[in-house]
Amino acid sequence: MSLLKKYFARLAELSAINSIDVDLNRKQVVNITYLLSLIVGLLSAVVFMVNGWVIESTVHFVGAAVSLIGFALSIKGYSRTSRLLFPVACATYIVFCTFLFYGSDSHFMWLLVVLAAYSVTGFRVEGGKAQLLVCFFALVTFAFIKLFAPATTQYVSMDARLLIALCTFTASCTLIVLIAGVVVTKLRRLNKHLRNLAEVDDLTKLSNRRKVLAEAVNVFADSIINNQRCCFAILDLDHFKNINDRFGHEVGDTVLKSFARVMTNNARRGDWVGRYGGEEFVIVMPNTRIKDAVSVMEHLRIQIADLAIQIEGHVAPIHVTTSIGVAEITDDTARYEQILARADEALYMAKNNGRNRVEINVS
Ligand SMILES: Nc1nc2c(ncn2[C@@H]2O[C@H](COP(=O)(O)OP(=O)(O)OP(=O)(O)O)[C@@H](O)[C@H]2O)c(=O)[nH]1
Repeated sequence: MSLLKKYFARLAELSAINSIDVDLNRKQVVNITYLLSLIVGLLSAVVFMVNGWVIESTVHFVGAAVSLIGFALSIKGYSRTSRLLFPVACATYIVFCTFLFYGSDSHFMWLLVVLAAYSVTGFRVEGGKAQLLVCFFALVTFAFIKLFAPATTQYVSMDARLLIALCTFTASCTLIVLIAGVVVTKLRRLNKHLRNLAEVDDLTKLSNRRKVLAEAVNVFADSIINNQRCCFAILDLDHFKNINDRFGHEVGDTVLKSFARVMTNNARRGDWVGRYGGEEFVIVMPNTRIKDAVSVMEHLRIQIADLAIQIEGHVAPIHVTTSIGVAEITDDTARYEQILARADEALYMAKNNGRNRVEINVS
């Protein structure tokens, strides 16, 4: 079952993969609509065929073929044609079946409500006018059937009409729920993507400056409320400009990524690691005393000094060191920026005292 779901999802995402914009919903909804119509069309055709109802079976085979054409058009990129084809094909099919086989008492024409759900997502980009047009088209078709279709036909009994009404209701609900599900899932994914863009540093995949500072504010506020300690550390790669100058910017980027990886791997649970800018990084350590913060940073400094960064095309690995400044919240700290400023002063001391070291600011 899960394998089937996986393949269905893959098919639905055909030609929509890797596009995170609003288009994604639209393409997926169109693909799903055609796939479902194809499955329902084929199943119905087989059922009718088995029961010896040749005309009905043929109509459903034609419906399945049209669904397949719509799906093919959609994945080939004929987006507009494929989207327009569905309402027309769907309305024609409903009119045809109601007039010829089921009669309006079967309520089969209520299947037209799926066109409303379809129009909202399928014609989202075109906007209100196109959506209204599709809904209006569904309404006119509905009225046409109600006015002119025979109430009953010789083909279906009372029981069959009830069954058709139930199936129509179930199919409409399923399609609407499916479409809403796709939209919500995609919006959630889009939301996550946008949050990533706003909070994650593209190169190192660490939190960016905005995010890590936001966390610094939270940690600072929690520390005040809970009367706890917290420490901030600022890390700066030593002589990083030399690496760029000697090996090029790309190698510099690789070094930054390796450096970020070591920081992430060595961060304790609950610590926030982020890129402050350039080759400077911040670590926010909640509920931590300066003694423990220094020992964590000392361990990290050694890990970085021991790091051998292999670069393609270079025989010898690159080694880097880092200077680290650490500061702790004090009783008279009123704003989180004060801790950061003191950590920055400590970093300055670390640079002046020979680099590759951890310094603290206890003032
Ligand atoms: N490759 C790469 N380089 C960057 C990036 N961001 C900043 N840099 C470089 O980092 C270097 C920082 O140089 P400096 O501020 O002089 O510091 P430094 O050479 O590390 O020297 P000290 O900090 O004094 O040890 C500059 O050459 C910037 O161009 C980046 O994203 N990628």
